[in-house]
Amino acid sequence: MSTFRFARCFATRARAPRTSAFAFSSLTPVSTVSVSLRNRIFPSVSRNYTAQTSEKKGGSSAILWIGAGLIAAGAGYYYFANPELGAKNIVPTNKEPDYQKIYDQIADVLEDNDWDDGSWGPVFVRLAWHAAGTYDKNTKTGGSNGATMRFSPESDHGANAGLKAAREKLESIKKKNPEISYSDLWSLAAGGPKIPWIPGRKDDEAAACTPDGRLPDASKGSSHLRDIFYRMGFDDREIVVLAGAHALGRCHPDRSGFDGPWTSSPTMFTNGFYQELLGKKWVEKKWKGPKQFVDKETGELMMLPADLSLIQDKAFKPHVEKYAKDEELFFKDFAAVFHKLEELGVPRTGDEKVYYFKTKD
Ligand code: HEM
Repeated sequence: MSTFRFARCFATRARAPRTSAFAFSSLTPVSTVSVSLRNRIFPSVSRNYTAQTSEKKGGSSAILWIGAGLIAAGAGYYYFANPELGAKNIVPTNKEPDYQKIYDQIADVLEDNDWDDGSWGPVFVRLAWHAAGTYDKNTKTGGSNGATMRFSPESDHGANAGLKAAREKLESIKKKNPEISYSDLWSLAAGGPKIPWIPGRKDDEAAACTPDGRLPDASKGSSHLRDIFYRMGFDDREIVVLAGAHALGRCHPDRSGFDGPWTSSPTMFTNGFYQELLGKKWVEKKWKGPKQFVDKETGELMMLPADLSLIQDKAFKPHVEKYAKDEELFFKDFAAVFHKLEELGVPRTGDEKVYYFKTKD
């Protein structure tokens, strides 16, 4: 049994050997897998995110990628939803990639004791989002197509700090599957079993790099968020839905300059971001770093100024309240809006095959 480096600010937990190759395979001892996963996954049971008090509860024992929570919200798995349709001639090789196989290979590299809270999942989600979030609906530039973050200057944009490691981590998958484009690979790496996914993104050249400043600035508030996300084609509700991804992962002083996780279970996809936002008292962190907020009680969780603007803004706040109360609704809406994000800038005919992946367990 190895030590689970859970989080800098949370208790160290014992980690059991993997029982499954999929992203959210349990890290708890095998005997407790079914119970803990059920409790964590099914909203109607006791899985829902529990905002932590100073008396810490277990936090996450499951590694996730974004669909892990979503899988729980509904019924069974769907696999190759439209097997009769083919994604024809959209990948520039003769070989049709086996996306389920690639999906499984990504699942196999997610868990890693030497990375953050034990999972590459959150940073893969951030990579896919930063690739897609450059989209400009007016000029139809940027977006999930292209994978231009491989090139300077986009790779050097401040917002993309720290994503080189995620891109490099996915290189081993690309090497094994040269037929998948980088842009499909990055998008697939954020995926989950309940998020519909369509292949066919094509990589572009360095000349297609988007200008700096298209991704949100965390130190700014709601009007900035609207400028950025309206440009991509999202509305207020969708902005709030997408921000719920901050249930996952953490900020790093050597990447964004900010520090800390938003929730006490940063490798699990939950509605915890909204619950923490509403449930805790947030005070400005006293430090030399950029302005951010920490929870008054423990100082261990954080919020960005942009996050807090979601409850300071009258139009955003009702959505935060709605998703804090109803995790199932959040999962359902998130799957749709994240799919929309992943489709930005990708030319489609409308008859592409839609994939829903099955997990290994
Ligand atoms: C609403 C505007 C947003 C702002 C201002 C923002 C800002 C940030 C910042 C500053 C970080 C910390 C990066 C680091 O230091 O490693 C971060 C991390 C993250 N963001 Fe966002 N973000 C936004 C929206 C989103 C969206 C739409 C998604 C996905 C749908 C997302 C997913 C993530 C994830 C998963 C992480 C954690 C990465 C890790 O643990 O390495 N964010 N975000």
